[in-house]
Amino acid sequence: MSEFNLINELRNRGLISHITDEDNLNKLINNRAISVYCGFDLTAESLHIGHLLPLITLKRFQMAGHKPIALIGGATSLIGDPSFKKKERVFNNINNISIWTEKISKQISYFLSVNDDKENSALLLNNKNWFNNINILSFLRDVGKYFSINTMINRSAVKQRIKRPDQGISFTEFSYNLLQAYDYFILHKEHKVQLQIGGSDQWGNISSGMNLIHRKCKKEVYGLTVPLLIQSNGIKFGKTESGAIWLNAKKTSPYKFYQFWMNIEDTNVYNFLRMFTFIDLSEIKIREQANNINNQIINDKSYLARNMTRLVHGKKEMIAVERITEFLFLKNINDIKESDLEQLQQDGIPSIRIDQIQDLQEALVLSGLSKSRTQAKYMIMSNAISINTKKINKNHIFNNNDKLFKKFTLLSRGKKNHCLLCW
Ligand SMILES: Nc1ncnc2c1ncn2[C@@H]1O[C@H](COP(=O)(O)OP(=O)(O)OP(=O)(O)O)[C@@H](O)[C@H]1O
Ligand SMILES: N[C@@H](Cc1ccc(O)cc1)C(=O)O
Repeated sequence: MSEFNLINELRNRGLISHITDEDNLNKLINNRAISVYCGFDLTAESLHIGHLLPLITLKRFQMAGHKPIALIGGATSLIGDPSFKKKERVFNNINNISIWTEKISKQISYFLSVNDDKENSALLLNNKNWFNNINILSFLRDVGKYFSINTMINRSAVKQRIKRPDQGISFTEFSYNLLQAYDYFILHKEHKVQLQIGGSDQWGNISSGMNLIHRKCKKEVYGLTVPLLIQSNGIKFGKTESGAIWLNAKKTSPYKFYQFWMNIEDTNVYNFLRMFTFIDLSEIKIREQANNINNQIINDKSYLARNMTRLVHGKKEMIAVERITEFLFLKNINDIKESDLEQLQQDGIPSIRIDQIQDLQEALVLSGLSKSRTQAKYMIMSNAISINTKKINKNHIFNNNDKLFKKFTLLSRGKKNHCLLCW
């Protein structure tokens, strides 16, 4: 292995929240390639950007020569991890879980190099393979005996639930910790896994697995967590008022995904460049120093947004986002494609369905760009309104020429307020 020190790199990128026995872990991973795992439960049909940090960290291990194992929680998803959750979860539907398995596996494979004939090619496993046939009596005797209830009820991940009788915690969720610990034990035994990573909310589950391996196998293994990113409003990073930012383009369009990064707080830009991208730390430092002098934050934010969009959706979608951005800045209509407008209709800008509409004033009112026909009239007269990027200075009766791809019209007030009319 090269001189490159992965633990230092992760630390400098702000990617370490907890780490066990750093000196020995450092020695181990600098001496030889190890297997490292991270688990993902199936709570929806797509991963969201909260999952990106552990996933990208797994990728960093692979890039440094180690073997990543992504564990799909086909079994654990049936139970639900209570870690830091305020309430008991509603059970996931069993049929959904098997459909989601395929979708999530595909997404993970997109990030990690799987089946590329290299020794450190990523492995995708599913914990239902060992939990489906497990016998409850054997589990309680062989695994349960190593867990102390006295310790478990004091774990910070479930303490708030135990202290709140109005919420409480079922035995089902309380047992989750044993299941994840058993996963680590199986992966250690069968795939020589020596490190588990996850978000910092996973620390309790990871520690339990390390203890189980220590007691059953008399071996030392390691754990590392990445910080759980929380926005200033207290909501987990990646979740918005209206929901999560998904990695699946059908659930969050690439344009909306790009906008999410463009709208992060300025104070996060360089931290996120370090944490989420593979851009060299020295380049990020130069950008940060230059920003302190020239206030180039908007350029660097767009650099982050472009990098993330390319990483998650690929180059073709990144180019589409650039076309859409130009279009919305009322600059270039010629290159716009039908699929670009479909992205805007999906979630990019406000849109309304229209059967028949008389004139521009009516459209402005219906779209909410204007409060009344009178206000609409003044807006048009003052040159504030455009149809498909072209300024309009008198009232207008819509016709087929206004319909891009026979079905879309972009109505704009200034350069920032848009509505897509969908005919
Ligand atoms: N904002 C975040 N920052 C860092 N890691 C995150 C973030 N959100 C989720 N993760 C990590 O992704 C993994 C899956 O998390 P989890 O299933 O709790 O996310 P979630 O889908 O947001 O959960 P929930 O639906 O319960 O809010 C965990 O390892 C978790 O630590
Ligand atoms: N508990 C993890 C998922 C997970 C499942 C099984 C494991 O072995 C590891 C991690 C989460 O909620 O995100």
